[in-house]
Amino acid sequence: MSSTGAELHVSGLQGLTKIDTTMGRTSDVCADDSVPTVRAQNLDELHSLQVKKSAPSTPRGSLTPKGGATAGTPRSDEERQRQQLQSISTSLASLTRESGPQVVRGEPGKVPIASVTGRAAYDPRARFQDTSDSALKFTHVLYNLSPAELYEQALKSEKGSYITSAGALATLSGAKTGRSPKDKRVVSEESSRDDLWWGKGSPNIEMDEETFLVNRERAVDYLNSLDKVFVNDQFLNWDPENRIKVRIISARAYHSLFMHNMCIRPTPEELEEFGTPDFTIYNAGKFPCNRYTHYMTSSTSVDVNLKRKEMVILGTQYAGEMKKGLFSLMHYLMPKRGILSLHSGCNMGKAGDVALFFGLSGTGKTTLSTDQNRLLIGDDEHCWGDGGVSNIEGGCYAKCIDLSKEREPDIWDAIKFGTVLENVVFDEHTREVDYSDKSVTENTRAAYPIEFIPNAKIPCVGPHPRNVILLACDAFGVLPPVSKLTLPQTMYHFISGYTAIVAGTEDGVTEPTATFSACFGAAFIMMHPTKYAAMLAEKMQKHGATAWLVNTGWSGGSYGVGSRMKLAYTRRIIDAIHDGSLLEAEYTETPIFSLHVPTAVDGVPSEILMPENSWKDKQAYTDTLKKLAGLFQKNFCNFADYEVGGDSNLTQEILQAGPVFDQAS
Ligand SMILES: Nc1ncnc2c1ncn2[C@@H]1O[C@H](COP(=O)(O)OP(=O)(O)OP(=O)(O)O)[C@@H](O)[C@H]1O
Ligand SMILES: O=C([O-])CC(=O)C(=O)O
Ligand SMILES: [Ca+2]
Ligand SMILES: [Mn+2]
Repeated sequence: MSSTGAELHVSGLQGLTKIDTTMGRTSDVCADDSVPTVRAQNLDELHSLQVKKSAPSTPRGSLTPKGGATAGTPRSDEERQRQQLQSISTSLASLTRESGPQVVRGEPGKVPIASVTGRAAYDPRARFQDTSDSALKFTHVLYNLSPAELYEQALKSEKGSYITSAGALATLSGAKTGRSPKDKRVVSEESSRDDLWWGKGSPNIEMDEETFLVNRERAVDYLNSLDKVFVNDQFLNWDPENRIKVRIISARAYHSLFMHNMCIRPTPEELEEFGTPDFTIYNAGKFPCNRYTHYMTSSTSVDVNLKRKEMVILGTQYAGEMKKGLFSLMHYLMPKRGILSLHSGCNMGKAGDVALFFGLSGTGKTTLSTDQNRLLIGDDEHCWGDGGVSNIEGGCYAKCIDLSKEREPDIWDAIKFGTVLENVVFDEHTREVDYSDKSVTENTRAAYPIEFIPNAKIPCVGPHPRNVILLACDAFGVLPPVSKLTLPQTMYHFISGYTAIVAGTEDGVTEPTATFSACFGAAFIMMHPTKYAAMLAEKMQKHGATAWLVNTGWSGGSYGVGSRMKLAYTRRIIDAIHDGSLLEAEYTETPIFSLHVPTAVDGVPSEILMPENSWKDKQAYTDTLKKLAGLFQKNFCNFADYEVGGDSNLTQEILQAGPVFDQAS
């Protein structure tokens, strides 16, 4: 270095006396510990040095696409990019104008990665020629960004975005902190109408095709008006034969990262060959629906159109709408292929024994399927087909309220860089989360990729289930902590889908409220519950699975008197189901519900196994038990007229498997 400097000196300023910079040191003693200077002339150049281009995922020409229009014709990089953007422009097209928007990949103000004009007429039915300003505007697309990029986007432009001390991205979902089932609409159209469950008890509230288009147009215009939109192209279902391609178009980095975590992430090669999605979500949740629009009963509307293969979200930013909207889609598509879709968690023992965990929200699917001794296949949505089970999702969505490292170590450790933490409260300085704080909502959640659980089973598939565990959080405290079910009882409880929650405690209400939700997830099913129940019975019988009813709720009395079942006890019960020991136990039968209760479970105090032994007030126990039985009967009336799978004997058997008691006594 110093000798070069000296030479420069000499050649630059001839005639002057050479200055001795060695200060008498000999050149073999190097005292210069400085590093070479930066290779940039200005800050812009310096910044451009910092970031380098991603390596192409596939060496060009080595691709051998299977099937599809492009088979055999290797495409250039530019051609691939152009087709991808054209596809996004088509997705974002207004149906009343001639063309999709001019799509630019990359942020506004930055050198675009690629762009395409939406001039190609894609829809011959377009009704109006467009000469509006919106047709002149570019739509900037941030396509399948990485978690780090999405963090930066969120921190830059979304209020309420913070990095917690564990590295998770804390976000706010806005005014809605849970789903809005009353605002869900399903388009009644000829391709699916006759397959769907409509009317009393059904989650499918009808909407006509024209109104759907009005909301779709509202969402598309809103999204195209933004500075930038996020687009995720991902998959559903780990069963490669039944994989569904989904595209999610959203306005927030929060939504893009949430879906990045919750859906299956394509490899770069798979993304290049993605092509046209099978289903598209338009999440314009920051923008309300127009209440003058037919069928709108609030500012929120979540609309599914099976014919168009689209979903539109207006007026709610709660990300769970997207997750569960796609689940509804699977509840339609999969049964049509003879595959049962399930609102269940799923894990597998080292010996390959698979267990399913059914249950309504908050009953323990995520908590109990995440088990350090077993492989996690998935925590919430699965398919059961001829080859076994497969997870629909690529991530988990865990409740965080009162989360502790001791009780739920794997979930605790999964909350790190990349995880979306919704609506949690944290210290303003240390950014440490207080999981007990319900200031924003009680429904605080963490969404993380499934590989954040160390013993995840990837790919998330497994053999046919050996155990089917129905979870109920019985706040009445009358159901036993565990009982073994007959097949008709399994169907009865599956169709009932019982849990009990405790309504808002702040106004002094301490009465539990029973909730019945068919198939342990009525909000998501598309067809009649008996359709799913018949498929479950058939599969359980064929593969010899045993069903169990596990009460993760109250013991020793109802809410207010008794207490919630210790998670440690529930875990012991679940262990005994998995290891087969409970199958060998001795059983006694309960009154009214006729449930078969083991007399002993390793690690669980025997007094709590029969609920009436744990209640001090025996009369109160009997009264409460009858009250709950009455609620079950009242609810089941809705299904009594249906024949399960066309087999009326099964229906009779199922009816008889419910609680039996004399109201008067
Ligand atoms: N005995 C118990 N068994 C299971 N969970 C318990 C028990 N006692 C307390 N809990 C708590 O109940 C909650 C169960 O929630 P979990 O996230 O597992 O629900 P989920 O069934 O997955 O619901 P969702 O479908 O909404 O995700 C957790 O917060 C867990 O810590
Ligand atoms: O959908 C949600 O918001 C949470 C969930 O898993 C459920 O309710 O079953
Ligand atoms: Ca869950
Ligand atoms: Mn769920």
